[in-house]
Formats: sequence, C-alpha cells, structure tokens
Amino acid sequence: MLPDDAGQIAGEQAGVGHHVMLDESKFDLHLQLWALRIPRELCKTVSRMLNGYLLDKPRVKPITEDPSCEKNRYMILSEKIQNPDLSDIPDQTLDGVKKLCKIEVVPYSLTLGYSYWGADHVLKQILPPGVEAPSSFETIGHIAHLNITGELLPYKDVIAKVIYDKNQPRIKTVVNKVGTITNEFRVPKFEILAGKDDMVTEVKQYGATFKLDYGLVYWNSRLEHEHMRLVSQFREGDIICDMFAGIGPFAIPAAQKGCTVYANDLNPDSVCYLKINAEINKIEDHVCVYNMDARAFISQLMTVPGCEAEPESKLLTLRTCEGYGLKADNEADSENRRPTVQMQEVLLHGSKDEGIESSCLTIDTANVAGKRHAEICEEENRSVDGAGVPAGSGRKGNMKKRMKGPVFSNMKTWEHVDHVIMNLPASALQFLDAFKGLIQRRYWKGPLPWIHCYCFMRSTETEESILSEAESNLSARIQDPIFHRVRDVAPNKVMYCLSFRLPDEACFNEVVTDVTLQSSQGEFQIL
Ligand SMILES: C[S@@+](CC[C@H](N)C(=O)[O-])C[C@H]1O[C@@H](n2cnc3c(N)ncnc32)[C@H](O)[C@@H]1O
Repeated sequence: MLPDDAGQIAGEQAGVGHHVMLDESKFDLHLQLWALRIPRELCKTVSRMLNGYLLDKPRVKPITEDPSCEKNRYMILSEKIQNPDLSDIPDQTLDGVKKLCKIEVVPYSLTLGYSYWGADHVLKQILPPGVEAPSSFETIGHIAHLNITGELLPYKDVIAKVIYDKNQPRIKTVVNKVGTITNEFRVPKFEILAGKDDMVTEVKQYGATFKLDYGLVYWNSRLEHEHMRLVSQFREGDIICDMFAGIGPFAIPAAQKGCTVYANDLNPDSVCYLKINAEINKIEDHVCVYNMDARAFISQLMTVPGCEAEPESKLLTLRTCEGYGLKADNEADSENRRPTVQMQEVLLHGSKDEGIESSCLTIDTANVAGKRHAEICEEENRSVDGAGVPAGSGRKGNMKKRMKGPVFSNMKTWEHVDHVIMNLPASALQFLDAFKGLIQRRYWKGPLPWIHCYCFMRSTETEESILSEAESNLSARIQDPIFHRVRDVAPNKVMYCLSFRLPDEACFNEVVTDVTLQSSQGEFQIL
C-alpha cells in the first residue's frame, strides 16, 4: 500500500538511534487514476450506475471539482480501471451512462500523504518488524498519556508525534510516564513528548467536571466506573468521609447526590483542585475539604470535642478514679480535657484560595435533617478545640462567613458517619488501625459506618489473607466482608474494594479517653 521506499522508513529511522525523526514525505502514495468528466447535475445518477467502479477509499470522496469548468465534476474511477477506453467496465453500464451524457475520460493523479494514513498504519511502517506499536493510550482531557518503555523507548518521540498529529485538535499534549510511582501522592513523573507543555486539563465523569493538573495530582480515568459504583450505594443525606479524596471523584458525585462529604487529601495540590471542582460543580456547600494525613483526619472527625464531652468526662473521671483508687480532680483545667488529636490547619488559604475558602461553611442541613439532629454548637466547637470544624485562616472575614446560618459545624461526625472511603490501595489496609478505639459508644447514634477500603491483591494473596490483614490492623473480626474486584492493574495484581461495617469491638472505647486525672504523685492520662 505504501510507496516503494516505505520499507526503508523503519530502517532509516531506527538508524538515527535515540532521536528518531519522522519524514512525512516517505508516506506519500501516488496513484495514477482515471476520472470521468460529468455534468454536475448528473453526478448522483451516474455514481449510482457506476457503483463498484468508482474510487473506494476511506476519507476520500470519489466525486470532486473539475478544475477547468465549474459546470462539471470529476468522478474518480477505481484503481482497477486501468484503461482509458473503459474496457474494464461492462458495456451495458457504460451504455446507460452514454445515454445520459457524453463520456469524457481524463487522467487523474491522487497522492495519499502522511495526513491520510491512520496512526496504526504509520506506526507499523516506522517500527522495526516484530516491535509492536502501542495499541492505545489513556486520554485525560487534552492530554494523551503513553507508557513507553523498553524497546519502544528509542521511538518515543516519533510515536508521540504520530499520536499527536493523528488526534489533534482533541489531543494537544502527549506525555510519557517516566519510571514508577514512588511518591506518597501517587503522582507519576511525566515527560512531554509532543504538543504544548500544559498539564492543566478538564475531564468529565458522569456529568461532573473535574479540573486537574495531571503533573501534580493523582488521576485515573479507568476508575470512573468504580467511583460511580460506590457512590450509587450512598443515599441522599448520608455523611461520607473520604480519607484519600484526591481531586474528588468520589466526593463530588456524592455531594451532587445530596450527601454531606468530608474530603481529605495529603497533597495540597489535590486539595486545591478538589475545592475548585466543588465550585465548578456547584456543590461547595456539601463538601468540607481537609489537607492532612488520613489518620489525623479521621481521628479529628471522630473525636468528641471538649465542649461535648465535658459533662460525661467529669462523670467518667469520677467512676474511673473509683476504679483506680484515685482522687478525681474535677477542677482539672479545660486544656487537659481536650482530645489528644489536635485541630490542624485544614483549608488552604492565601489570596489564591480566598474564593473557595468558605466552600464548606454554608451547608444546607435540610438535606441531612432527616438523619441527623445535631445541636448547634458552632461557637463552642470553635472556641474549645473545633474538632470536626474545618479551620480557616482565622481572619476576620472568614469568621464572619462562618457565623452565617446553618454550617458544617452543626454536624457531629463523632455521633454519626455513614461511609468512609479509603482509596489508597497500596497502603489503605494499614490505615485501618486508625479506627481502633476511635468512636465513643455513648456519643454514637445509629449503625457504625461502612468502610470501603481499597487494596491490591497479588497472586500470592487471597481474599482470606487480605481479610486477615484488615482484621489484624483493626484488632477485630470483620463480619460479612464484601470483596469487589475493581480492575486488573498488572498481570499479577488486581485492585479490590473491601467493604464492611466497622465492627463494634474495633472502635468503641469503653474507658474514658483524654481525661486527665490527678494522682497523688502527679498528672497522667488514661488513653
Ligand atoms: C489512589 S489516590 C485516590 C484519589 C481519589 N480517591 C481517586 O479515586 O482518584 C490516593 C490519594 O491519597 C493521597 N494520600 C496519600 N497518602 C495520604 C495520607 N497519608 N493521608 C491522606 N491522603 C494521602 C494521595 O495524595 C492521593 O491523592
């Protein structure tokens, strides 16, 4: 199909070594054809009559302008019509045409160039025999993500150029993943191979829009179905904690569904885009964004703040002291009764983020009213320790915004949460220990949360071994675990979602937490 010297393309280009150039002219295929000059008004009828004898090539129209006269058209004949006497066409067909008009045969040259051929075809010519062209690439907005390794590496630039050329204007940037992901934010390193150096893009998933910098945050379009599968299990009004939220592919659709979402990520860039996405999708009132380690995050949400715990604490302090033969110091200063997990800076601030800083401050509690009847304790929460309340920069303007109407701080996450999402498959199982002794029974209302913990299962592992790891980290038996196979990540590695109801014994802390007691020798804490 390609011109005679096309066979040399691979050899020549491979010979250049690590910088393979693409000579587009090598792909030109010159065809010497015949065409009929036909009055334009007869073209439709004649093309029906000549069905099977006209040029039949994808993306090439067999009827074209006659450069010498605009009243006529050229009808390009197929390559199989070799002679200008048209002896390759049956007389009967030709007679039919002749009855309509005089037939004039003209030579027609056609060049099918580089732009004509598809990417697969071009790549096949470029790569040496036996070297397989990349069959597909991941698309993230305007970015094409390639994973070129091994024997294809010397051809990476030329492959990228072909993919760019053949997919523009949709694809504007072609990148290649470099090395394996080692950083905790799960962001690969990329090199830009073709197109513009612009990693900020937008993707759509089930009606939600996500803006992201593909070079700075984690994103995997292949998880789209999983995001939706999980969110479909949530109900309007549910309270969701997303411990590893990324830029929000669970959090945003959950909020769109009317859930109240506490979304956290350690990567400040992910958090920045999470807030932007909450804004873009107009659900900033339903998403409260945190930027901290997942353990600290869940601990902070589940810890009963001092203002709530105080009366109980005093009572329990007395009881405990009886048990331990200690004298309670009910006058112990309020500082010491604070939860051991301290409030951390949550929202990004600075002028850049000002517009979205109030994103979690005006939640419509009507949505959750049916499920939660939280008392308003906003001021106390803030003044004592603010657990469960996202901290702002402390600037006056923000405080003002916070005072308005029903807010996220009305929520008492230490009383109820419906679902916890843990999508950090490489290590989420190890984070399950964060739930040990976290929830206080006397404050909790309703069933314990569902935990959706993502993990990888290697060929040496089984559902039983994963479950046993989860149980060991929780220090509790898991009842009725549900394993959902998410996707095959590598030949011997499968991503799973392990869902289970947090077991009672994993989390309830019967003994007083964070209550500082005074012994005769001095002060100590029971944890
Ligand atoms: C596999 S990604 C999942 C992101 C998102 N849930 C999704 O489905 O696209 C894991 C995320 O966890 C974040 N992460 C890693 N370690 C963390 C930690 N210790 N605490 C909180 N977030 C963490 C990373 O920055 C990353 O965005």
